[in-house]
Amino acid sequence: EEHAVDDAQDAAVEEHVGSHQDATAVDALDDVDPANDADNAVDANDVDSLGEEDADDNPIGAQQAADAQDQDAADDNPQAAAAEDAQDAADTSPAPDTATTPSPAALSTPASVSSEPREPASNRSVAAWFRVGVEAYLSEDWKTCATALENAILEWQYFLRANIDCRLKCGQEARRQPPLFDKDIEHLQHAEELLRTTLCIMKCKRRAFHGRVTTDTIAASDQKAFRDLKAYEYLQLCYYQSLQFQKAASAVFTIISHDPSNDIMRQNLQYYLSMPEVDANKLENYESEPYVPLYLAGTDAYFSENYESAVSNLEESLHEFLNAVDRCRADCEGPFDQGWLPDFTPSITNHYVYCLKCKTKCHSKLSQMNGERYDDFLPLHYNYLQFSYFKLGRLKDACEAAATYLMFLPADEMMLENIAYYKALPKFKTSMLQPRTEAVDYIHRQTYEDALLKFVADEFIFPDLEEKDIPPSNEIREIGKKPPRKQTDPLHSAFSEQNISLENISEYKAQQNLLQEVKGNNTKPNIYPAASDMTSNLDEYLLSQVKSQELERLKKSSRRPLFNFQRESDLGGKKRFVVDGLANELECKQLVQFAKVNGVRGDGYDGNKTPHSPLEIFEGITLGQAALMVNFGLIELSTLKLFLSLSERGKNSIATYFNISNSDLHFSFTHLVCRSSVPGKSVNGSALSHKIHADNCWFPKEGRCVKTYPAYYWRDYSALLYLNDDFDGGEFIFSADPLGKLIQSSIKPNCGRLVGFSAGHENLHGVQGVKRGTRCALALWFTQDSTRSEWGRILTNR
Ligand SMILES: O=C(O)CCC(=O)C(=O)O
Ligand SMILES: [Fe+3]
Repeated sequence: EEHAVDDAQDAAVEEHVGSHQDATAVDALDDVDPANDADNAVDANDVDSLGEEDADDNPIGAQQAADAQDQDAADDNPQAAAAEDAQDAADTSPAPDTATTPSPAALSTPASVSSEPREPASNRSVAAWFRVGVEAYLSEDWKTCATALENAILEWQYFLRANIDCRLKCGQEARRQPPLFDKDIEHLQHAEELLRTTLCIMKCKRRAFHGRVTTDTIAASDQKAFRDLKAYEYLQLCYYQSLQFQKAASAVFTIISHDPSNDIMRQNLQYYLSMPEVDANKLENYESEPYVPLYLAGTDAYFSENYESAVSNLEESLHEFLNAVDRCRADCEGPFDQGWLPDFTPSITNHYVYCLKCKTKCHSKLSQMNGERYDDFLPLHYNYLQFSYFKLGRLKDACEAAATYLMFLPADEMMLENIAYYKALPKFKTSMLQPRTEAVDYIHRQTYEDALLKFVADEFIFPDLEEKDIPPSNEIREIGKKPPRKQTDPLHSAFSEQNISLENISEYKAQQNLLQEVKGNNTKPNIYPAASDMTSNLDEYLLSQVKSQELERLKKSSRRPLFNFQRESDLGGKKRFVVDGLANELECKQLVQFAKVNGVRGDGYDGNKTPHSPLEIFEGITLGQAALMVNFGLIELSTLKLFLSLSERGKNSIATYFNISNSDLHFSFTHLVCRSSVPGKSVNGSALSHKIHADNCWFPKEGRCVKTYPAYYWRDYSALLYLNDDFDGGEFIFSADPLGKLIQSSIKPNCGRLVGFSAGHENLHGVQGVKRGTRCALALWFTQDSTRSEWGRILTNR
């Protein structure tokens, strides 16, 4: 959420998110003193001052200042009532036994927990409840675990509901308002509708989240954990351990309903069902959609030939299904950090496409009941309805339902026969064969949206530049002569300059198959869990817990680690280390393939194709680009997860070695890079692939390394996670002097080997020329300044 606002372009982007940020500022105040009503004045002041500062830049933010004082406007907001109902519901949730709840200070995530004031037990944010629950789980306090996780889920559901309600209600409300001017010139009426909707959403959310610890923004990674029903996974075990077997079974049933392919949970369910205490008929899906019981009641009635009841239940189920689709779609209208600074129109388009992709998944996501999928769930309603209506003698309704069904499945023989039958009836009129409007609108929207996404997939193709387009090789810049390279984050270039190569995708897919073979003889031990386990903050938190426990065990058992470890004394200098085993062969191969296929020439270096050595080709890909590729369906999500996972392992190593809390260390830039020797160009023995340099300072003509622009002076730590060794040369070297005369140590890259060091002048380093083959590494830079957090990383959260 926090971005560095360090130039005019950034400021322009802030304009788009200004409203969002103001809301956060207000909620942050609520956070501190949620019970105190007098803080309204403070809110207004705070927003005012923001409004003043940014009056020109942030018109929406300034507008909100007025809202803050206009409590009346918020009071007649119907959403508020709903919000308060929900609050009541949350308040009646079982309160944890405060005597057994671990005190916040006991938790090891100081940033998020220890700063929390001591509130009544029920007043915690989603993430705080979750952490209390997980902490209790790890310390085997099962009762606290269960109640804390129940509360986390209730808070989460409130968050979802409030956001969706606000978006839906405000969209409808804005469409009802008469426009300020009655001619629609240059789509200004659309702009007006957006303005009105935004204003309404801001008021609505302010109201809905007033006085709650959970704010209207939850970290995307935490959101993902809840959307993936992580809380139920723990909850299930805590129910089991506290002997609440029926609830444990229901929690597992909830997970399976959401993800029927979860075999572990299936096994668990089987186990629970074998217990005498568990009744299969009382299994509950805690995340069930309202249409499910209606549909079941409707079809039950249908099969027992109770057509009145079938009609009323199925019409209601239909209504609730369409409603659920609308809510699912509204849920897609969340924030999206572009991670780059596109122009106005590409910026809107990018967010729009992101949102649209999410929305189009709603139909099939909801076409299921408790995990049982139906391709034709929505049309099936019309099928049952047409027959029920016919049986009730309502021919017109029967014909409409039949015609509607045919819109979804135009070649369905049985329905065509039915229609022929209806047509032959004396009461039949051709006008009766009118498909129902809700379905017509639904299908038309679906058709248009699918066409748009197909257009995106077909047309947004930016082939790689040809070899001949690579400009003649540059001089190697010498330290001391010129400032170091000017590296702009490539994500700051526009969409169309991304160079995302779709042409390579089929090749990539073929290589993926090849990788399946590698899987078979993957024997190298991996000291970290699999990629998919490490993608969210909550996971990370949990992992750190588990890891520290494992470390304790290791220490006790006095077993020596199997992997290579080199410290300062081995490497001839301060604040540096080398460790092996951070990735296994398969992971390395996968990432190397990905880099080779999708890497962009000279990427990260202003389009300079051979930024370091004229004798080599340099290709790179940033995390943000990888995220965009997933977003546009160009690469598998698993590849991005692997990318993320390896980078997290690098971060954990740096945090552990330098004894920094993981939450105080932030990614600043992540770059997957390969350097290849150019066939035919001979490399003399001493040419460097990357000149000796420090990562956060540069050498002026004479004197010491200075930590200012154009160096990335905010970088505090660096890590390189190597991915292969099938090349010659390419050693990483630490040097005592900027010319590379006094080499202190040399590290040969190898899959899973990480070199970590502080980013300052104490760690001058470089890379020796690559003489044969391609050398790939995941380069990671970290900062302790949270405002310098990596933009692209935020793209990876969905
Ligand atoms: O690839 C390497 O081993 C080092 C690269 C490096 O030092 C850098 O990109 O700053
Ligand atoms: Fe470096």
